Amino acid sequence: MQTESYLVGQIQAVFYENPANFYKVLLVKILETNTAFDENEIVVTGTFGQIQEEEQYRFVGRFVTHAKYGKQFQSERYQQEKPTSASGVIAYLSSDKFPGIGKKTAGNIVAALGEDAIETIINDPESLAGIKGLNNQKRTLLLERLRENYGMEKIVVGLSQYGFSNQLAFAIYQVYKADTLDIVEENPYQLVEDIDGIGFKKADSLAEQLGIAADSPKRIRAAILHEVLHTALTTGDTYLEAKELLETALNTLEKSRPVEIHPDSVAQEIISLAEEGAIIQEGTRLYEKTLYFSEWGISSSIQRLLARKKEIFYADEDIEKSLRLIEKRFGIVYGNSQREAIKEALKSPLFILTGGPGTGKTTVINGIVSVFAELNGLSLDIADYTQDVFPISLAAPTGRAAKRMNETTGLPASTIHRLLGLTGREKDVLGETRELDGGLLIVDEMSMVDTWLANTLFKAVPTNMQVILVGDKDQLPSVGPGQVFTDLLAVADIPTCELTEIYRQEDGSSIIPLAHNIRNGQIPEDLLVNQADRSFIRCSAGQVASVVQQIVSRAKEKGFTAQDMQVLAPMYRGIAGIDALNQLMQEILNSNEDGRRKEVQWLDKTYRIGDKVLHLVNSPETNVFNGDIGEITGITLAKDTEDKIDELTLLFDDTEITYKRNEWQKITLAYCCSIHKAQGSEFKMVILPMLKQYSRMLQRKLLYTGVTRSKELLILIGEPEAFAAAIANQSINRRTGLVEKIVHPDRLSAETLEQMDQLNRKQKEAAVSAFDEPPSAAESAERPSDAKQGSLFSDDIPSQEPKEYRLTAALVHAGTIDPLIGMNGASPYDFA
Ligand SMILES: Nc1ncnc2c1ncn2[C@@H]1O[C@H](COP(=O)(O)OP(=O)(O)OP(=O)(O)O)[C@@H](O)[C@H]1O
Repeated sequence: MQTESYLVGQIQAVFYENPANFYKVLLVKILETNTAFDENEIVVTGTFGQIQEEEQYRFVGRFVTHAKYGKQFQSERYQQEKPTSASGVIAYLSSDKFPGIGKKTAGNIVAALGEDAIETIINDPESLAGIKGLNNQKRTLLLERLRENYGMEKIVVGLSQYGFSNQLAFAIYQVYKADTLDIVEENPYQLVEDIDGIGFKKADSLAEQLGIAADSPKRIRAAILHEVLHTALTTGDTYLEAKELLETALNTLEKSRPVEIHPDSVAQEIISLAEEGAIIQEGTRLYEKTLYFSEWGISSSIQRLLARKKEIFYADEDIEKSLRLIEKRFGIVYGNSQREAIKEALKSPLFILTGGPGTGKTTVINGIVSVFAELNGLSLDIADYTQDVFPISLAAPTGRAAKRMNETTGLPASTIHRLLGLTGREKDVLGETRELDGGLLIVDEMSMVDTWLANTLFKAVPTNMQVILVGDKDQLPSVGPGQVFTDLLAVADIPTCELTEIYRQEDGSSIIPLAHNIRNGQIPEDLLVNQADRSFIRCSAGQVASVVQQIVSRAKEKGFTAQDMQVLAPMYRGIAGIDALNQLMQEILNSNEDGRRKEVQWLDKTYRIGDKVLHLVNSPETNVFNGDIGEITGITLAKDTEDKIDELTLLFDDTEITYKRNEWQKITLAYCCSIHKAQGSEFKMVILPMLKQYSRMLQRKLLYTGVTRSKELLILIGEPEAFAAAIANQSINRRTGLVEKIVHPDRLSAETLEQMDQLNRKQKEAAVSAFDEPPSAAESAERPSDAKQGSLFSDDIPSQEPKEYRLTAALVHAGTIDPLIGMNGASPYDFA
């Protein structure tokens, strides 16, 4: 193992400090180092709390050479080397950080309390009593500042002793403030839930240092809670079978520390957590809490909306009349199913429209909007709504999809997050949002909406608003857990219409018929035959890179820009993986041949102005979303920025944002991206490799989604057998409990309702209004409640057996579980 470079030194001066992020530039006199550096002084940079001049610190990090300032030491971690000296404390307390305290009073403090004065004051504020020169006001101020500054430093130093980098330590401090060390030391696993960037493994290694035993219930519970959410996020299922949770938690525990854990202990903690309601049991299924309540929340909202089903919104003849008018105005004749869809949508409180590409979904949306406006005597000119809210809300899950909706309808459209006023950082996914305004809501690309967002969205819909959900049921499900669109389509009570007739075929497109073949599971005879807008280049895995290189170079010569063409690959690694293809395409489309262009390194990537980049997370506050594609428009090197951190300026559609180096994990190169990430986006030209080695990813929905991203040109490359395998492999649906909850709203127990109530009063009102009256406690006592229904491991054992026996039986079975169980369907994340 490489030894870490360190240096111990005395602070000569603080050259620069940025109070916003604790970045500092220090001049340090070197007293000791394990490096070959032989000068007396060095500039040390990094993220530090309160640094006292004259004091000694130990810095761990590495030497770097700055273009302008030469050799510097970049500190990863630091700690105060020596106990504070009397003169150091006096200098510190009399500094301008403590207004009103001069050298004399500071001297009095040290005289009374000694060199450990700071520690003593923080631990026992009463120790300041009677010290000359300190009135009450000064005492309070001194204490406050010390807690703020010295307290933070102590905490950050404390955390760095556990191996946290300063940056992470500050992130932790920002969340817990003065309670940081107490929380970390009491329950390090809490960090997994509260701090981005800390997973179970990291928290577990900290717990090990703190002496938390491998078989401690605290540790086991943390692993279970982690797995119940983590598995939902990776498989997309909203629940796990109890046996699977046992298996996967056991696996996580034993992978993190090589200590065998008795499955019995895990089973016992699963049962306790379920009894306490920290995870929710439904038969033998176990849910992460917010997913369970979100499913019930959606169910309640749907009941609430459907309660108006018998209401007559508009008379048939009025709709017909308006439809004829609109047909005349637009010079269009709606097909029969399109007509029916428009009529049914306007007559229903909730309606679902689905269909493949080119079947007229947008045409029907426009029809619905126009007839709705006609029937209600509304203007569709946004200029007429300077005072009032526009009465129709159009929304989509991503910025790109919302923009497309705006372009195709000519009406204002926004992301769902914007519509709901969400920042995307909400910790409480069941929390309140504002209620929507207006009479009609149309949501496009609904297949991309996950269980959490669907719950929040439906909850915000007032009962008198008609809702129309539009999507393509054959596309990939949402990135987050659930498959709300597919599930809602399976509920017989919700009026739906599937458009099947292809209207765009007339323009000679062969991509759309191909897409329809794929969704029907048919391998078209002309798959390998080149068409005007589609071609197939047969090649092996080893040839993919060179084929992509040729296609991209040729397309570039023909005037295609980087934004026009998109390579969609299913996997990240390997010679035909996303990372390798990105590098290759960057060299063709945005190279730095003469080495004169400004560029910055980030891990294994290089960024230059003009690079096509992909946004990897949702940032509703800047209206940029996971999957949005933009361009680098500016690079400002550290030496030219105020806080000495490199910056990238990025343009996503009309939004320009600047990210400092510590935020660059939010983006990546986008010349090639995964099909999952391309959901909701369309491109002029799509290059789509498929290889047998992608085996796990060869699925119909994935290929279908990839193919339908292409608007004008589609180039399939790879092995025909891989395409055939993908078409033949009908994707497995995710496991959710949503349909059952919608179909059997009566199963919502008083207990669940009570818990939902605690989480959200408003949600309860919605749930209650769905029924004539809430189930009484007596009723729910008769009915087995969700949390106590059946035995967790009831598959294995007769329920009348004593508990001990049941657990033992569960253990016997646990060892036989296929570890791949639960990994059904495509992973919503791009695991490769
Ligand atoms: N009844 C119709 N008569 C004539 N043309 C139609 C009709 N319906 C749709 N079209 C045309 O067919 C094409 C596809 O329709 P539209 O864009 O509405 O489909 P879509 O399902 O939204 O497609 P995609 O999902 O690919 O965007 C459009 O050019 C549209 O004008």
